[in-house]
Amino acid sequence: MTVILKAKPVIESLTTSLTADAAHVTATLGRKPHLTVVLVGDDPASAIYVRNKQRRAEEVGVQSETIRLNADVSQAEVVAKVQQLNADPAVDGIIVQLPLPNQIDADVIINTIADAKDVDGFTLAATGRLWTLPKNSQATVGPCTPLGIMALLDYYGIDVAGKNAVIVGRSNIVGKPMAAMLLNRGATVTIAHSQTTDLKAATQTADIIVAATGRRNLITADMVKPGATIIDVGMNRYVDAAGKKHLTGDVDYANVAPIAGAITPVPGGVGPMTVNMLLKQTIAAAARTAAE
Ligand SMILES: Nc1nc(=O)c2c([nH]1)NC[C@@H]1CN(c3ccc(C(=O)N[C@@H](CCC(=O)O)C(=O)O)cc3)C=[N+]21
Repeated sequence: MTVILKAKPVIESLTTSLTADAAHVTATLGRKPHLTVVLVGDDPASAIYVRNKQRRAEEVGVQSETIRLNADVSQAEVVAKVQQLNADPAVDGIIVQLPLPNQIDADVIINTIADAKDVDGFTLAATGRLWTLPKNSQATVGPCTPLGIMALLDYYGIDVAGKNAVIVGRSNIVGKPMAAMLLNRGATVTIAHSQTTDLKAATQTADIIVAATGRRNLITADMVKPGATIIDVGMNRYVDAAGKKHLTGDVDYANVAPIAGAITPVPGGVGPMTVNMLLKQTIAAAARTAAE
């Protein structure tokens, strides 16, 4: 029987600790942990993320605020906004939603975020810290999506040590940090991408596939070794022939699920885990301020 790696029970088990940690910080600081999200223009995946963050933040006792900027805002204006948030003692965590419009250099914006407030784990400092963790470290630092995937694997008792992990996608948000985390925990890691000449040959050897490309149905049943663990990070929206809207991942779920050992659903798999890791890191940032 295929194990469906649903986020729901993991999140339920996290609620107690997130709520208690947030309450503890609130008592010490005299205010709730505070997350500020900067959203420039309108990207559909970002809109889903913003909505779900807001809802979950309220549930666990985090104050979440979204600053919306026009799609034609200048880079200097976004830098100035981030600097203002860096200097604001009432803000514990800052995230600038990606992607950003073309006139803005995302690297410049991300690296303007103060290290202590970088709850996305995207800055150069956070990246260096992730890639230099001691071998087999259980430390949880880094970007929220791969952190959430590790938490999901741990909850369902899927050990990665010695496994062949094939990640499809080489983004700074998912593919690359996912490789660092799996490698750190003892997996043998391959990062495949759009220029990989034989993707199927790579995925067929995988005990664990992490698909993070944004291409619907990229991973088909013939690419999957029976019993493999399938992690679907895709967040693709499409409208079917009958005009019905769907949210779907990068995996041909209907045909892959029957042969997989375990598989994440979309929605209800990786996405909600990302949201919870973001709140966890926000509470941790506030707790560091409280301890000062
Ligand atoms: N700086 C930055 N950091 C990010 O981590 C980041 C970003 N920018 N930009 C956008 C992408 C996308 N992303 C999502 C996270 C969770 C869901 C999520 O909660 N998904 C639900 C959707 C359910 C629904 O509401 O339909 C699920 O999969 O079940 C979606 C999308 C984070 N991203």
